[in-house]
Amino acid sequence: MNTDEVLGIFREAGAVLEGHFILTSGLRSPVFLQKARVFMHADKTERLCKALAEKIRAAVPGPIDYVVGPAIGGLIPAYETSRHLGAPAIWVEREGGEFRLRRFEIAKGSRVVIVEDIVTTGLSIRETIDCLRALGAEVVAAACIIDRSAGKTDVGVPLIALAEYEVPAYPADRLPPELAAIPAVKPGSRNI
Ligand SMILES: O=P(O)(O)OC[C@H]1O[C@H](OP(=O)(O)OP(=O)(O)O)[C@H](O)[C@@H]1O
Ligand SMILES: O=C(O)c1cc(=O)[nH]c(=O)[nH]1
Ligand SMILES: [Mg+2]
Repeated sequence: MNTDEVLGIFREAGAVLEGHFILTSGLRSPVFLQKARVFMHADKTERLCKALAEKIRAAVPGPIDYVVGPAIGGLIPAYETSRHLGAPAIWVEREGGEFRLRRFEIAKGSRVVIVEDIVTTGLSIRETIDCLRALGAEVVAAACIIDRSAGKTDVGVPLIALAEYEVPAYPADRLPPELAAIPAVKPGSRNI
């Protein structure tokens, strides 16, 4: 599946929003990919995640013990991708602001692949890697449906993206005037 097909699915679902958005990194952007409007459709989610699972299988030699989704956005794509990889899906969720594996135990040396929805700066994936490595897991790769950095983000492990779609994002004190004129909204779950 190529980037145009992935974006076609997002557009069909009404998931490509325009306005003034505060991203999880604090950056501001005129475009927000509201993945929840895609993941509400099982057929669309299945098509995307089956293709992502095939890309992961081709890139990751050896066994995968767990697929890990960073909540909330990573929950559904990690679960659906895990179904096609034949590995169990678990998740990290925020406790006091930090990602924790609150509901599961994994053996030291477990080989895990992180599956995210969207990557912008890679911050959320790096936080997930820190949490998993502290538990003794081996993070063999990270994957996402759309990489908004278009390959520029370095998360410290191979990043497998189903699509790369570069979208502008600005520090809050360097907004273009047309963006500054629109009231900002923060759709994500960090800090709420
Ligand atoms: O690469 P980054 O700069 O970290 O941005 C991408 C992250 O932002 C979103 O999560 P968010 O914290 O907004 O909450 P959500 O998972 O509930 O949507 C998205 O789900 C990714 O996890
Ligand atoms: O960077 C983010 O926080 C972000 C961007 C985006 O397009 N979609 C999303 O869910 N999060
Ligand atoms: Mg998220």
